[in-house]
Amino acid sequence: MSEPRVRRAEVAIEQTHVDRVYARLAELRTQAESMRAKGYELGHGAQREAVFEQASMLFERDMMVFHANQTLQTLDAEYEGLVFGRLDHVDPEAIYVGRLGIRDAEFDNLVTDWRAPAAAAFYQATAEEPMGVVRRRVIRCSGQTVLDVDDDVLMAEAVPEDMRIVGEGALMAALGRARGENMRDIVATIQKEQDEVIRAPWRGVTEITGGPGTGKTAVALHRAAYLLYRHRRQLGGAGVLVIGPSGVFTSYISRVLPSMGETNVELRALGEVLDGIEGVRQDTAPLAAVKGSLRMRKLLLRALRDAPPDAPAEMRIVYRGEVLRLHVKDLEKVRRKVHSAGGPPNRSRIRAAEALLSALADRADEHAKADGRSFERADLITELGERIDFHRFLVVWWPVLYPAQVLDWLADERRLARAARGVLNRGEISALAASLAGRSAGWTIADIALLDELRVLIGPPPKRKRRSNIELDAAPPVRGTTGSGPQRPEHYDEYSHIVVDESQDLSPMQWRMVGRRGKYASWTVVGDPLQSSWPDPAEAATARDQAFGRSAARRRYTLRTNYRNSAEIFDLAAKVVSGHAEEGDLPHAVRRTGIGPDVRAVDAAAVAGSTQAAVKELMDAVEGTVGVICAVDRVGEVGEWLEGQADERLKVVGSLDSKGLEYDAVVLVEPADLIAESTTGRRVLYVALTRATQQLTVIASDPGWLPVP
Ligand SMILES: Nc1ncnc2c1ncn2[C@@H]1O[C@H](COP(=O)(O)OP(=O)(O)OP(=O)(O)O)[C@@H](O)[C@H]1O
Repeated sequence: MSEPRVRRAEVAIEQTHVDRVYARLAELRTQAESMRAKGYELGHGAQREAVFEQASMLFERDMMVFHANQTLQTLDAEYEGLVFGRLDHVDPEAIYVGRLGIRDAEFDNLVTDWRAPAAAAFYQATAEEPMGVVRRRVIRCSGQTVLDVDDDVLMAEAVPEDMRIVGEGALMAALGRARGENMRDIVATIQKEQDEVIRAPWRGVTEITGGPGTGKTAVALHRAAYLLYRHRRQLGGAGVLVIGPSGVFTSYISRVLPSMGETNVELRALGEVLDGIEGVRQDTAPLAAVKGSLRMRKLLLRALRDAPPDAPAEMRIVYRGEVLRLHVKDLEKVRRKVHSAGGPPNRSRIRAAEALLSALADRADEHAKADGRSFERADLITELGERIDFHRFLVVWWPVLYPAQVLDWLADERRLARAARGVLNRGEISALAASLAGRSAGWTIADIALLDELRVLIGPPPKRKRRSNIELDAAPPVRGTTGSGPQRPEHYDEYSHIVVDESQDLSPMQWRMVGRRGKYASWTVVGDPLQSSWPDPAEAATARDQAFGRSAARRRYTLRTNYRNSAEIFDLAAKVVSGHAEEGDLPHAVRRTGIGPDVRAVDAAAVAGSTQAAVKELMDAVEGTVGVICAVDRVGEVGEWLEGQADERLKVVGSLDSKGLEYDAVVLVEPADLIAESTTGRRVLYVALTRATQQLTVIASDPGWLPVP
């Protein structure tokens, strides 16, 4: 038979199996629906029974409905290619591998879940170690239709006469395909080095490093799905949290887990980790470096020990006809004394009242001594402690604090300077005060870690006063989860597993915030030091180690193959960081397209026009997405240049927001700007240059970005 006829015949064979799978899926769905209906019936019956029976029947009903709903949720997920692989063994049994395990009515396997031990050989078998696999087949489907198959022969000597082998290169085909708005899962083509990381033990800290495009994010997400499948009892209830650098990023990866049937993982951007508030803006790099540094802890602690801006400067109260006064110095002394006990201010309100009463008693005692009278301290304390005017004073002198309010106070440069003495320099103080004063534009991503630190330093507000724990009158933003996961209490800190992506960029303050969410967690931490935009890696490493806790077992994996960029594009990116990278830091790009990056030197006045022209060319040249990447503070301007070319496939992003994303084609505008805005030199430019899968055009009026060879 000719190659196309063999292929068609093999596709038809697989179609027969895929049809059986979908028929069975429909049966299972009907069964689950009828179980749910029965559960509800049981509930109605229970309402007519005695109370005791009613309770147990209601419980049974809830369990039935819960299980039926869970099953339906799994069965209803929109699986793109439910069945994607087949393994033919020497024995000569064959198994099908898919996103979900499905058995027929006789309980025989129709599809084995990709995470089950029986499916491991699909990813781990090689020609050197075939694990009993003769042929590994990748099956590509669209909906319920088989489009193509692609085989690997692992034991050539064991191929039986009637076994037909088709095509080669499922991985290359997958990599060459156009990208959409969302990241896709890679279950059908996970590579051996990646599979080892996905299936690594769940306890302790698993670090995944590797250059751009090596699949770190993809691997981390597949690992989350794998861990939940294999260890649902230990990990499922307490929950799994995935943290990414930005909302654009979490939205980009949001489809990956549901496409594998995993709907209960919580996704949060760094600006969304704190409940009740959201940071979306980027600070300039120098300001982010200030806000993220551990120096801010000291500053914040001092800030909340300062008197509130509208606290009264003097206390005056009448006791048994005599005026008792506490002057500004006395009040400061009392405040210092209460803070020196070390409790969070919101938990020190009673101590503050006692200290004030004690100072008033001292004053009354002085007066009594001067007049030669006797004086009972206990009487004064009881009497004044119950007086409304005393409490009126207390609530303004020692008010309930909210994190946002304390940070707002620091927009006053003089107050900030008091808190920052010996901690920040004058330039840093002015820049920070100006940034906080401009917060009507919204909180920045770096502010969120400061608010979380303050939340802990201040302590929770008393229950009856609680509206939002963070900011008065703040409406909690809607969070990105991959499904209808359980509702967790505010500031939940007991996740069983936390995945941190782009971890090289977390500031020490952000590590503290993230660490608080995983007091008992195991971790998967993904990063590439060479893509870091954080200026003090040593400080961040210390904070990171504290977040993990000391006893945690560590394992580290390095991925070395770049699956995203064509080799031509990656060569250019590698040149840009050549002076910064160690030999072996740079991954190897596996795909050549024959299309080199297009670097255009233009006059400054021609940058806008050249960008428009490049965008038009690339929109015509590729099927999928086109990203225009520029310096953070030029996003608005570049967006305006492209208003006339608006299209769903076209996105304009700032350099920092491009982290973790990818496009079929990229137009990089003024690379020298990206170096100038960064505190880490060429690293952010390296990130931007490694976002394209197929074509890259660079528009530059300043040639300084390319190192001289
Ligand atoms: N085994 C694979 N099969 C198919 N595609 C893959 C495979 N591994 C990675 N990819 C693809 O390569 C691209 C890069 O993957 P990913 O974004 O996970 O890399 P990364 O290491 O996190 O990159 P960066 O550090 O640059 O953000 C994605 O399109 C991903 O789907």
